[in-house]
Amino acid sequence: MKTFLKIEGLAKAYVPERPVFADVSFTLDKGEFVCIIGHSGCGKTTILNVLAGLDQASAGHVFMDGREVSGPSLERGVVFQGHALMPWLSVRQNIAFAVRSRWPEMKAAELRAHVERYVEMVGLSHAIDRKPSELSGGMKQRVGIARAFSIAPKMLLLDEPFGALDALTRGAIQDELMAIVRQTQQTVFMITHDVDEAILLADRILLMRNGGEREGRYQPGGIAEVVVNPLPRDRQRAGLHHLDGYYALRNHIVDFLVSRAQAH
Ligand SMILES: Nc1ncnc2c1ncn2[C@@H]1O[C@H](COP(=O)(O)OP(=O)(O)OP(=O)(O)O)[C@@H](O)[C@H]1O
Repeated sequence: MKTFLKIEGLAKAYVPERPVFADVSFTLDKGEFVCIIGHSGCGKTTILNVLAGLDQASAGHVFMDGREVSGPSLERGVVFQGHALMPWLSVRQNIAFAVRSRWPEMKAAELRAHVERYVEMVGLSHAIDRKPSELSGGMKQRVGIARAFSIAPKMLLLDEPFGALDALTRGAIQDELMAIVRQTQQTVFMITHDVDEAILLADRILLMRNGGEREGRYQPGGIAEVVVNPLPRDRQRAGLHHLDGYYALRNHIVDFLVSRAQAH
């Protein structure tokens, strides 16, 4: 495995003496799926935005493929909870827009085939000419995922992409995402609040604690622990709870969230 993303000593402070988090360092190997889990406000979205080049850290560095990240780039695909589709464009046009930004020289026939391939990948061929307002929340989220993959990013950054979906839709899209990621060997960094989602998808899970008063003084938030997922990589959602090690892993993460993640 080769280190692909390197985060060194990242900190973010809105108030200088009380940084939201500090000393955040971790790496992602190529093709690895890493989830970050922690309570609201610990700084997960801020970290993701810094990795995306959409926000600046107060200290520290991010290197992707050996180069420092200093701004947004089509080398990183980002999927937010609020899918951010252009409402006046159809599914096809939304994705074509992104593909054209990435490869302005692409010929019309190739562009068409490329877009259709990614729409098919997320099972939306039947809805390709519909506008976002004619799609369900789950379908819109699928378009967001297809769009992110369609530009062949070196890395995918997902900020709770399934947070707003009902359990059934969420499960179906998790399965789809997992299949696509395995097939494309995509490197992924994902924020989730859902312990089972992290256990299903992630190779490693970063447990993040909130900043707060500990032992009489303010301590910034940060990565408290990195948990390696011991379950077999070909795990399926339906059989997850039958696997050896599942409950131990789940209990460990839940215990962290209940008793260690926040200052008391
Ligand atoms: N512009 C800002 N000015 C001041 N504080 C901010 C600003 N943006 C974010 N914060 C604070 O930084 C902290 C981290 O926010 P962030 O959105 O990264 O947390 P999060 O872990 O992603 O939370 P959630 O799970 O609720 O999305 C929060 O306490 C938030 O109030």
